[in-house]
Amino acid sequence: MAHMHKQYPQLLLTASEMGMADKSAVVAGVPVMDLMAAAGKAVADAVLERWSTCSVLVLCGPGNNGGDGFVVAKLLQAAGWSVRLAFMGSVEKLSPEAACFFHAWQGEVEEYSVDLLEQTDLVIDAMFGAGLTRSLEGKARDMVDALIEREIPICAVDVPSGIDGTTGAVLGKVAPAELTVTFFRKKPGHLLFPGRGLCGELVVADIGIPVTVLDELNLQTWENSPELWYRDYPWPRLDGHKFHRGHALVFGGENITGASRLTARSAMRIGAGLVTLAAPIKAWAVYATALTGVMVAKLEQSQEAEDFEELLLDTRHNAIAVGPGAGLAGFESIRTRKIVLAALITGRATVLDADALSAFANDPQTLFDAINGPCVMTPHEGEFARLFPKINKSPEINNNLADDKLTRARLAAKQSGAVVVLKGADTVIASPDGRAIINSNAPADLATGGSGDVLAGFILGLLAQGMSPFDAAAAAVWMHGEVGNEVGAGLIAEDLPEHLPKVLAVFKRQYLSP
Ligand SMILES: NC(=O)C1=CN([C@@H]2O[C@H](COP(=O)(O)OP(=O)(O)OC[C@H]3O[C@@H](n4cnc5c(N)ncnc54)[C@H](OP(=O)(O)O)[C@@H]3O)[C@@H](O)[C@H]2O)[C@H](O)CC1
Ligand SMILES: [K+]
Repeated sequence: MAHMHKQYPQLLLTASEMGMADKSAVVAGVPVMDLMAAAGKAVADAVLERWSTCSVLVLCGPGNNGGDGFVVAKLLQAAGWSVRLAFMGSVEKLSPEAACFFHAWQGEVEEYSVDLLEQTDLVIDAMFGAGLTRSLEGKARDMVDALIEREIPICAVDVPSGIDGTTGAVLGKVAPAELTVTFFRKKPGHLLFPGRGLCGELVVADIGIPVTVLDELNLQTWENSPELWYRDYPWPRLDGHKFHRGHALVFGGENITGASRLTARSAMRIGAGLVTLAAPIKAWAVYATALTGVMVAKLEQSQEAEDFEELLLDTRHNAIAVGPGAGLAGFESIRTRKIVLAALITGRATVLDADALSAFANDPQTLFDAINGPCVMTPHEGEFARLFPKINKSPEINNNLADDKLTRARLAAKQSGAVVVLKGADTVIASPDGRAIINSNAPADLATGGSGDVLAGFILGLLAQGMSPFDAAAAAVWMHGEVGNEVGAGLIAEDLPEHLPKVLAVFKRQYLSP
């Protein structure tokens, strides 16, 4: 993914990075006045495209977000709309640019009052944007509470007021917007919940910031897209054969056999050349009858870990998955730990999910110390909290004391040395080197049993075919979301691998056409 930093469109900027981009734009000769005028115009254009003439109330805050609002008010008025403007702040404290557009507004400037919401059909939320530093209070709080209660349509400038653009956290209740117009690039807060769920339709407007400013910023966060990794996607070669596509090895427990079967099948579906599922002799027949393309190896009773190590002596097993259905009860937990450590000591590509993570809840450092090769961990929030109990108290966590999923995932990747896939509706994929990708295509239908087992299998299959752990995790999470969309409502985990061929066909047409 060396070329990744050139993937401009998918880059995400934090509030401070956005501020640096603004400054670089000014140095590059684009005055803030032009940026603010362009920002306001982008909002007005987006509104004019979506709403017919109506009575609009523009709520302007004390900073440049408010400045954008002054521009919007003047443009909507010029388009023949009945526009009222309320301003909360002092003109003296406005930036020169905002003050200029304040004075350009010829209409009345009113005080914030919820009475203004009577006869209002649409509100432009230009109260707070990138400069939000604390929860809303006073008149802004009252106004937002009234907006929530009356469900008046809102177009938010940059972000709905109350959302931290860098983390997606909400500082107090936020009025959901129908439309949010942001500038230059999306921010993480547009893609991370709860922020993501409050933006409505998101429009990214080009306001004239030269894309070269991105080179000056050491940006490390992207929205997931095949653009980031399709060049390294392991398409089968015409002259190749199944051994070129790796040999994945999955450990299966004796009780919940479905989980590891889903993982194994998913690894097959995404293209692993061979897949072996190693199962305790007691459950061997269950696996053997259920699986056809997947080979099933027997692990002798009470020496499963040793037999698993035997299998690992065959270096053709180049990618290993442990966790789904591995077992945690009594002896199983000790066995699961042994098997995880046996996999890691080989230094080969490993996916650790579910029980493989929880088995180390009491001593995560033992697990982290054993990670010395390509490794992907796929915790959900519960497993994450067990493995990384102290992370939420790290100084790096965003000072809003609200959830900062992006930083948590990054810290966990750095601490463990593994690529961490922190799962959720807004899955974050973080690499130990600091890079992070936020996934944005997953439908709610994916929240179903077995979905994680399938994801582990997709990652495993791509690792078996030689993808790097960060690429494999990003590609697998994206594919997982796409098959979720393909199947839609009524989705069960078994559907996911079976619908992957359709998703791969579309992906291939789009990204592999010569
Ligand atoms: N990025 C771009 O290319 C452009 C962005 N524009 C717009 O500029 C805003 C960011 O403007 P900024 O002035 O930095 O910040 P805000 O307008 O969001 O906030 C204004 C000030 O409000 C104070 N503040 C913060 N939180 C609260 C709160 N909860 N209650 C009351 N007041 C609050 C804070 O000042 P303090 O001194 O009080 O801390 C903020 O400075 C961006 O979002 C875009 O919309 C440019 O216009 C165009 C280019
Ligand atoms: K806003």
